Amino acid sequence: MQPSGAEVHQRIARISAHLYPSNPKMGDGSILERTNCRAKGGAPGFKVAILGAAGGIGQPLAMLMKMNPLVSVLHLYDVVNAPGVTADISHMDTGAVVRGFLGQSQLEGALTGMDLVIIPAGIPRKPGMTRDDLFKINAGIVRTLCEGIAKCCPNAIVNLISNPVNSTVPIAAEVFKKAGTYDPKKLLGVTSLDVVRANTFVAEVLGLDPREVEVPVVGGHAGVTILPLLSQVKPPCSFTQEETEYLTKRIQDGGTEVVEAKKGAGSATLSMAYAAVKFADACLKGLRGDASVVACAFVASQVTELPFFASKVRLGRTGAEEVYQLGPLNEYERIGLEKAKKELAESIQKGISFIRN
Ligand SMILES: NC(=O)c1ccc[n+]([C@@H]2O[C@H](COP(=O)([O-])OP(=O)(O)OC[C@H]3O[C@@H](n4cnc5c(N)ncnc54)[C@H](O)[C@@H]3O)[C@@H](O)[C@H]2O)c1
Ligand SMILES: O=C(O)C[C@H](O)C(=O)O
Repeated sequence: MQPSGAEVHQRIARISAHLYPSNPKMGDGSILERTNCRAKGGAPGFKVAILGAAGGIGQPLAMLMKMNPLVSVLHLYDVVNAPGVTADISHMDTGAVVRGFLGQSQLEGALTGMDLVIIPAGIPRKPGMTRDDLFKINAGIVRTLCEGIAKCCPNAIVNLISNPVNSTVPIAAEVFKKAGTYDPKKLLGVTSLDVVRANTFVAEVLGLDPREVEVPVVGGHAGVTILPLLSQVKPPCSFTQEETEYLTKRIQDGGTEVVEAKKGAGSATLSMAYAAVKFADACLKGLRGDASVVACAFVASQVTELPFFASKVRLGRTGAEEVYQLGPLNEYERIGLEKAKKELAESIQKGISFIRN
């Protein structure tokens, strides 16, 4: 039997109220809403939330995720300007339905039902600062957001971008442990910008197209903890000592290069959004069940004696299903690894202590 006009109207109002939970004007079944509902109806795909979506990374990240055909629903959460960014992005004629969420009271709505949560919330560096200088403010932000994840979408994959990643990932792990929801395979610190930079800078030296180059970058995401394995570059190649030193330093200082060029206006945002989308797309392909999806990430690890370490991981239906060993390192890389581990150990402990003490 065909539904009556009144039933159809009620149904539309119900769906609209769900699509626009933060907009009290929506949900009345108006013509505008009916058009929106029809145009945006139910593409298959994953539900993704971006926390910090109105920021320098968040906005281009939201735009690129709205273009990703694997995404059916995109939730944009921030403590400022989320409705504006949502309205803007929602006009893009791609499949994902976009919903905006503003402020702590709407965090639950933003997170409920999500498959993947990407977190670029927090303050960025200014010239002269280290990533660790961001700890004081960003540690608390990450704690609050992860408490929300533990409560509302404990099975979601989490891509953590907020710095200092070497400490914020251990913070997130401790929050999830406390809540009894910790699954180490699902918590991934995003280090893909280091790989993107390494591919670009190595390609420049080799005179190749960066799309043909693959550089594993391991360790962590700050200064000497960023360890490019130039002996394992694909396609196979060799570097002089001078090239090795130049490339290692440029990759380790890539973030600082952007911070200084921006002269106080923040850190990498556009290249980060690109790198975050590359990584999120790999996570979604893993969730979909694609075979052999491999990327570098900062994860719970037994590759070294440290509890967290960045290396290549295989992404599958349950997250980082396999964490790969580092493979053979040359003497230069072995020395770099020792330096990286020393700094990493302190940053990891600082994150753990923030929650435990
Ligand atoms: N992992 C990496 O490779 C990498 C690369 C670049 C930047 N970062 C880090 O990403 C973070 C964001 O950088 P950005 O340039 O986008 O900064 P930004 O200041 O432009 O944006 C941050 C956004 O987070 C929001 N925010 C603050 N507190 C929040 C909260 N409690 N809940 C939700 N949102 C909140 C702000 O309102 C803002 O919109 C920084 O910590 C930066 O260091 C990491
Ligand atoms: O350098 C920063 O502070 C931001 C980010 O970690 C980067 O590597 O660009």
